[in-house]
Amino acid sequence: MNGLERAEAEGAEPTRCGFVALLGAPNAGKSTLTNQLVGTKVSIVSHKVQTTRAIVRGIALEGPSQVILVDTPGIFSPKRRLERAMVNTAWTSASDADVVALLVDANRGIDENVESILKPLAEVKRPRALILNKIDMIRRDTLLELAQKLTERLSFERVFMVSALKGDGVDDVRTWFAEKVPFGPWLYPEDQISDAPMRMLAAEITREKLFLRLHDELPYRSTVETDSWKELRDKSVRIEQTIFVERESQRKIVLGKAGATIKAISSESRAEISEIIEAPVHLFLFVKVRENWADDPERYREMGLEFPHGD
Ligand SMILES: Nc1nc2c(ncn2[C@@H]2O[C@H](COP(=O)(O)OP(=O)(O)OP(=O)(O)O)[C@@H](O)[C@H]2O)c(=O)[nH]1
Repeated sequence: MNGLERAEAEGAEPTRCGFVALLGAPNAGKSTLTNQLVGTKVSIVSHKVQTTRAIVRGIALEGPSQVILVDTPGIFSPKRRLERAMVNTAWTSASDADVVALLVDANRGIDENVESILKPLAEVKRPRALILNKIDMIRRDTLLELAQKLTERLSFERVFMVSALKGDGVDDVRTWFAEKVPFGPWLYPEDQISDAPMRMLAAEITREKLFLRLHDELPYRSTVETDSWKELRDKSVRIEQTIFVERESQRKIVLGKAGATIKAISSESRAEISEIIEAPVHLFLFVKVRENWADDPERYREMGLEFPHGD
């Protein structure tokens, strides 16, 4: 009996869980909307993280559903290698998500950023919603005109008109997301939800430091996981992370001579995490060999940054 059948047999409502990718130009209101969707239950990634990585921004709960809001980096004309990787990641996370929502600042309308999203978005074969935000700032006829223009360009399963700032229309968006995510167990236990986004972000930061240093020597599929995140009494945070590599030889590379490489990665990562969470951080890094982890699709899906082949 699987989880779904068991829940039905017990008369309980089966749980749902899935990813929603929020796409939108910088300033469209992704943070504001996420905060509203997530409500007071969950603390949210600091807004100081401007170059948002492919990362869980927040987790919204609605009835039996856990809706994991995945952020996408707001970079539209990538120049550097890392930026290209991030844009690539944005579209990969959109294609991996169960639902994709395009958030448009209705007051700005269709600018070049929106233009640059529309075309690749057509290729993402996922249920799509259009969310027109900041409706408190514009006239109704202008809004309807914009909705019509956008839906002529691309079809959407639903069109929402919201004011993320005031919270108007946000409940409908949450309800729709909750209905669209597939049946399945919750990925985050309720007691971990509040720091899940920070755990993921911290893992991404270490992963970035790892790659900046070792991209020539490491397969891009190495992953980092945050094993524990504890706030100590003095307000500092103790974080334990594991770097997973595929082979013993790679483990040695990550460690470096007398541990010099991992020490450098750790201190860079610690400094950045500490800056973001505005608290002292004690970071403990472990390196483990995990064979065939790349065959584990669950893990693969949970992780963020993915560097394109041959880049
Ligand atoms: N009037 C109005 N302002 C809004 C609304 N939603 C967001 N804003 C404002 O728009 C600005 C940008 O909102 P954010 O939520 O930070 O936008 P974002 O898309 O997360 O921005 P980046 O993370 O920098 O890409 C902020 O000043 C918000 O207060 C809305 O519904 N109405």
